[in-house]
Amino acid sequence: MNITVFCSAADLDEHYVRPARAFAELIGKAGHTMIWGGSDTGLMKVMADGVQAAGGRLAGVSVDFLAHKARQGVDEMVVARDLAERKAQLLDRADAVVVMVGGLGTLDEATEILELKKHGLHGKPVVLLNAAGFYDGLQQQLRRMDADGFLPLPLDSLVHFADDGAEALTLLEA
Ligand SMILES: CC(C)=CCNc1ncnc2c1ncn2[C@@H]1O[C@H](COP(=O)(O)O)[C@@H](O)[C@H]1O
Repeated sequence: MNITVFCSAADLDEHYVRPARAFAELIGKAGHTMIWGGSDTGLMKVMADGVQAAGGRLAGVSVDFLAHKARQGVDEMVVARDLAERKAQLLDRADAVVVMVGGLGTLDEATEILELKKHGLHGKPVVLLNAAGFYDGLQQQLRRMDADGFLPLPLDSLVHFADDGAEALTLLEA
C-alpha cells in the first residue's frame, strides 16, 4: 500500500517521536511504501529512518525551493514545481493518508485533503494519528461541525482517529 504521511518538519519531544518510530516500523515491516514530503528533518526524518530500517519503501515528493534539502538514498524522489502541485501529487499517489502530529504545514495539508474528500473529489481513507492526544482539540471541533450541521456528510465517513500506529494501519487495511 502507498501511504502518504503528513507530519511535522520540527524536532520534537520524545512523547511524539516514540509513537512515530513505532508507526514507521509497522509501515516498513508490512512492506508498505511511505510517500512523504521528502525532507530529512524533524519527524519527517524520524519516519523516513524508521520505514527504511524496517524494510519499507520511501517515495518523496519534494518541492523546487526545498529540493536541496531532500533526503538522499530513497527509492524514489520527485520534485514538484510548487506547494500546490506537491500536495496534489502527495494525494494522487496515495492509497491512504495518515496525518500525524504537526504544525501549520500539516494542518494545511490535512484540511485540504479533507475538503477535497468532502466534495467527493477523492475517496481515500484518511486517518488522524492522535499521538499523545495532540488532536483531541481538532476532534472536538470536527465533532461540533458534524453535530451542528456544518458537514454535508457524517464525520466518520470523512476521517478516522487512531490512538496509535497499529490502530491507524488496521483502519487503513480495512
Ligand atoms: C528548510 C528545511 C530544513 C526544510 C524542511 N521543511 C520542510 N520540508 C519538507 N516539507 C515541509 C517542510 N516544512 C513543511 N513541510 C510540509 O508541511 C508539513 C510539515 O509542516 P509543519 O512542520 O507541520 O508546519 C509536512 O507534511 C510537509 O509536507
